[in-house]
Amino acid sequence: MKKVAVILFNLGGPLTQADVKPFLYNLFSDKFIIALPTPFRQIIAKLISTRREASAQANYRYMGGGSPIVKETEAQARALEAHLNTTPDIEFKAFIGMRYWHPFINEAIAALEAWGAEEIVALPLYPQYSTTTTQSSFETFKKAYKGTAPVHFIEDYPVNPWFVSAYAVLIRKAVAHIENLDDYRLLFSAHGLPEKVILGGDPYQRQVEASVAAIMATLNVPIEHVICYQSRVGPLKWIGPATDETILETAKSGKSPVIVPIAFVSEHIETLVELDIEYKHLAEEAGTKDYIRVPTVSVEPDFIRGLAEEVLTAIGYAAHTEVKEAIAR
Ligand SMILES: C=CC1=C(C)c2cc3[nH]c(cc4nc(cc5[nH]c(cc1n2)c(C)c5CCC(=O)O)C(CCC(=O)O)=C4C)c(C)c3C=C
Ligand SMILES: [Fe+2]
Ligand SMILES: [Fe+2]
Repeated sequence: MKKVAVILFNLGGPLTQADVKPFLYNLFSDKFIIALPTPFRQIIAKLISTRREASAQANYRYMGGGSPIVKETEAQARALEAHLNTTPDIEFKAFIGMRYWHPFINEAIAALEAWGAEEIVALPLYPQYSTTTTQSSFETFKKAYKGTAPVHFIEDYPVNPWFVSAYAVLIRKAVAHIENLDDYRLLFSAHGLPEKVILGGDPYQRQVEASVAAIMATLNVPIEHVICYQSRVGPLKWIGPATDETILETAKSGKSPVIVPIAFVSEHIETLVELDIEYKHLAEEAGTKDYIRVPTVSVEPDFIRGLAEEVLTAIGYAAHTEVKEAIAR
């Protein structure tokens, strides 16, 4: 049996309160996040991580002190492995390579080498490609991997039909009890980026828009929708509209927001704290009648199947017939 390793790339997060500052330092010293030459970047990273430490620690305390991102990604890894291992003649194993905290990308490489991987699939848990996420992870991997196994890079999958249908399923479930959909608005919220990153050619925003268009086309529910961007950090101008402002505007117009996190595929600080606590509080202050947050696709069977199809396609193994039918439809 051929052994194929799948590395799931994600951002990572602090596991304990003591990890918060070094995690933030790693994030802000990434040249794909802060486009400044060394050593200025390290100086800035030191400053920002020191300044943000206490408030970020307080946010991570809402989730028991650290980020659930590793546990969530672990569940996705096991679900994907189980799905892939129904394929004859190939043994799959999924490894986790985080960009800014443990288990780091080099730890994933050591583990897959110890396992004896003969082929590697690089699978970012970012459906939409960005230089700040996917490219940063891939370059880190390329620098660290010294082995000879062929590597297949999955760049993005913003309109993968199973990813799209996973969201359609979750949205339909979240709005099923609503009597009058005219009183609600879908807010697709993606992590924002500095505008200059997009102007520099980053396809992220375009791909977020493609994901939303595909989900709306599949959803078949008569509800108004808008795209917005959350989690702005720092002094630069970021792409908009901002999620918090869009929530306020929605509440003030007498409608209630149904928030769909569209660029995150698992639960972590940006969904559990920013969306579920901070923005919910804002909406309530603005007098919202209701506030609904659709869960991330996490281990939704359709999503895991979508990831599996991406992996099988990347290694040249014929995709399941179902996916071909879905594409043809
Ligand atoms: C689509 C995914 C993401 C993009 C694009 C992205 C860009 C980006 N992020 C920051 C700054 C921070 N991000 C932080 C946490 C965080 N970011 C993502 C995803 C994307 N980031 C995830 C999944 C997480 C959560 C990790 C967790 O611990 O649960 C943080 C730390 C938390 C906080 O203080 O808000 C920062 C800071 C920038 C500057 C940026 C693009 C330039
Ligand atoms: Fe981020
Ligand atoms: Fe953020």
